[in-house]
Amino acid sequence: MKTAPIIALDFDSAEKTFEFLKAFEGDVNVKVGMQLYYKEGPAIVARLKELGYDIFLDLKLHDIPNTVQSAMEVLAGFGVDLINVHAAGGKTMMEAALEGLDKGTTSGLVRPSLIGVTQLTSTDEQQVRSEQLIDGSLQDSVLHYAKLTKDAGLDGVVCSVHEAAVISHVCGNEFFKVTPGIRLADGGMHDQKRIATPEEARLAGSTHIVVGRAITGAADPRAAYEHINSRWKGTK
Ligand SMILES: O=C(O)c1cc(=O)[nH]c(=O)n1[C@@H]1O[C@H](COP(=O)(O)O)[C@@H](O)[C@H]1O
Repeated sequence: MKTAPIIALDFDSAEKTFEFLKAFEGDVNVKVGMQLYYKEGPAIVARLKELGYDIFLDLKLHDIPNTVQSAMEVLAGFGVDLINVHAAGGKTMMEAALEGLDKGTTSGLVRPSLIGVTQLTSTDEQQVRSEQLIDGSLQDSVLHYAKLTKDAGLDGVVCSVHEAAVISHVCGNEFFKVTPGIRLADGGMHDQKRIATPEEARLAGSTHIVVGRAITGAADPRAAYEHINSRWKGTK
């Protein structure tokens, strides 16, 4: 997947998605999440692929190993670039996911990179303790999931910018640190808890940033994208 910002296409229809994408050539990365996928199905992925976008299929699989493996075998046939599971599903589930992807990557296809979601960026320290009953810190939990994900053979994790540096230190610079929760200094947090700016993401060693509402909700989405991209790349 290119290192350009990944735009979260959190729209409720293909029509709105392609209206939005009129301002963007195939040189941007896009993310298809649950809302758009559940509405439009595999056809939306096929259309985006035809238009040349690099695609992150964000379905966050989390089920018993056999179910995840079978699902991944199907999803591998879509030809996307990046796909994810919840690391909380466990090492065996993540290994099964990888096996499914390998099996489904038939000739002519490239296996998508597979990443594990550690702790959602909408989760904070207090929730980790009171709802998940984890004794350690949120950062310890994220790092634990990152190590488990690496041990399972995956290509990286989804984490917040705040954990990117320590994950690089332990799991290596090449290990993907895909970081959502990106906001401009004057942007609203919405439902996110662990947010950071594109500059902070670059300095912390994120390998990719995922940006939704800061672009899709802007009056001029193309201008917002360029602004975020220049800060992410450090050219401005
Ligand atoms: O896996 C993800 O993409 C993801 C993981 C996570 O921990 N936090 C998170 O926000 N996301 C996704 O990243 C996007 C962030 O959207 P915005 O908050 O609008 O920028 C959404 O589509 C989320 O589903």
